[in-house]
Amino acid sequence: MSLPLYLIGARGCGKTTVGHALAQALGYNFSDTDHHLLQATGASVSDIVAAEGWDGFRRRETAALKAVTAPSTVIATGGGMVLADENRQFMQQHGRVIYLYALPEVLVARLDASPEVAQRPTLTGQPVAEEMAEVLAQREALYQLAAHHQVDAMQSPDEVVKAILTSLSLARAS
Ligand SMILES: Nc1ncnc2c1ncn2[C@@H]1O[C@H](COP(=O)(O)OP(=O)(O)OP(=O)(O)O)[C@@H](O)[C@H]1O
Ligand SMILES: O=C(O)C1=C[C@@H](O)[C@@H](O)[C@H](O)C1
Ligand SMILES: [Mg+2]
Repeated sequence: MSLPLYLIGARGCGKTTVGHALAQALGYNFSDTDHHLLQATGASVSDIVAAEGWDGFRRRETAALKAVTAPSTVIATGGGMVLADENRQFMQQHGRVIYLYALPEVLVARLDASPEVAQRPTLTGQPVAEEMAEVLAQREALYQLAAHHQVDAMQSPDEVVKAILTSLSLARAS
């Protein structure tokens, strides 16, 4: 059986979109921690945050990460999964971690086109562009710290999948 593949990165980098396509390309299962929480609780991210605050959401997110971890599975994580040391260590120890990197202006354009506010409630109360700058300043180093591989996510989803497969096979060959 093959190790799980964890996709990490900021809101809008394509973890869910690319994760589906990567799982298809590999014949793996696909899981998404945000979707898992929605299915398990019947509540959106907004609902959970309104009821339990971001601390409550983050606790549930850690449990979701463990629940969906399985062999031969591509796992799209939430954008804030790397905030907890526990989550970073868990992903590093249980599988391969792939950071989908994109410039803030690309991320903001994607989020403006598809805001999905129930699943992406504001983190800071600021407009999306300001929020993205602040969040990336806080998280960029954590994404890099957690990742075994970093891939340019500003290409088409199919090209991102190819880049991930190349990076994984290069790592296997070395
Ligand atoms: N490589 C890409 N090229 C163009 N558009 C993309 C690409 N990847 C994702 N998108 C678009 O960007 C939006 C956000 O993508 P997606 O939901 O996959 O991001 P995410 O990383 O899972 O975000 P979140 O952290 O909020 O779950 C979607 O509308 C999707 O169609
Ligand atoms: O970047 C974040 O902190 C988040 C990203 C989304 O995937 C969701 O997990 C939630 O909206 C929080
Ligand atoms: Mg997603």
